Amino acid sequence: MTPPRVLTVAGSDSGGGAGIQADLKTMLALGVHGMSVITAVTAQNSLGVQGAWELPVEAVRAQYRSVVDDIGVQAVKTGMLASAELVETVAELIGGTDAPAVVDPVGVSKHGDSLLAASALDSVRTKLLPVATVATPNLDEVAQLTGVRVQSEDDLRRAAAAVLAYGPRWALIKGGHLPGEAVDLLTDGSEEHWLRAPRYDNRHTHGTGCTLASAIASQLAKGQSVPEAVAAAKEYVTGAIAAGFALGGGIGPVAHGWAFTGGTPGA
Ligand SMILES: Nc1ncnc2c1ncn2[C@@H]1O[C@H](COP(=O)(O)OP(=O)(O)O)[C@@H](O)[C@H]1O
Ligand SMILES: Cc1ncc(COP(=O)(O)OP(=O)(O)O)c(N)n1
Repeated sequence: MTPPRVLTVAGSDSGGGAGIQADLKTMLALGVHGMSVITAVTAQNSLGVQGAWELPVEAVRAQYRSVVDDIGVQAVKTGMLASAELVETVAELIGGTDAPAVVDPVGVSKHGDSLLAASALDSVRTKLLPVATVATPNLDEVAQLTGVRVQSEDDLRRAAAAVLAYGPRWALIKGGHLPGEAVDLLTDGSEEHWLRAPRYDNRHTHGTGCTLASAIASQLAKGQSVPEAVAAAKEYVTGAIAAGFALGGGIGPVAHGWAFTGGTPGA
């Protein structure tokens, strides 16, 4: 039987914790066939991003067409898009594809390295967010894109309304950077779903955002509704964070294979 097919359009993380590598591992763990369009290559490890190189627009377009025109996709996920030109190209490609799109508007890595040019922010707002089925900004990305600064759980509603104003069908505001419980808000402006999980006091959380967005795309490809897909994805990323492990001298990755190993670290 052919498994559901999911496409990630994102940057490569040489350290294997985030980006394309995290996306494909998540897809494998969740039982879908993962495929990739690489937008940029980063030299990256547990200490940060040492270098980044964008691919030419025609290389991104060609990868996308190769996959979609022959193999087909049941869901698309976007991550690091680097420049305004790439954001606009990817928005146009997604807009012409009949599949749900999970847009993770990646701006800055956990180490503070910029993964998106400041000049691309307006293209994210006006071109990419309008074609998203679900947009999954973290709190820094919400602030960058909308100016809303979330300081407490109460501000999440205001943040979601500001993101929805740019046109995605659903906004998932990730409260992962707030103290206390790991609480996220999913809303389409009428329904509200609060997703709560214990906060794991584990510094090895590299790749949380990529993993969550890819898990949502994987569940959507299996035919789940957006609230079902987000709930299942939250469970998956929480398990991966709980089992996150040390690697290199800095922040280690979440454990994508946790479900295969009974939640033990290092999977
Ligand atoms: N220490 C933690 N324990 C449990 N869940 C967490 C923790 N840190 C982040 N999360 C959850 O991980 C997911 C990704 O959020 P976040 O880390 O904010 O994304 P990003 O990688 O884009 O900054 C969210 O569901 C968030 O609530
Ligand atoms: C190539 C690449 N893409 C995206 C990210 C950001 O990943 P994220 O899941 O938000 O994890 P952190 O970097 O915040 O740990 C990245 N670092 N590299």
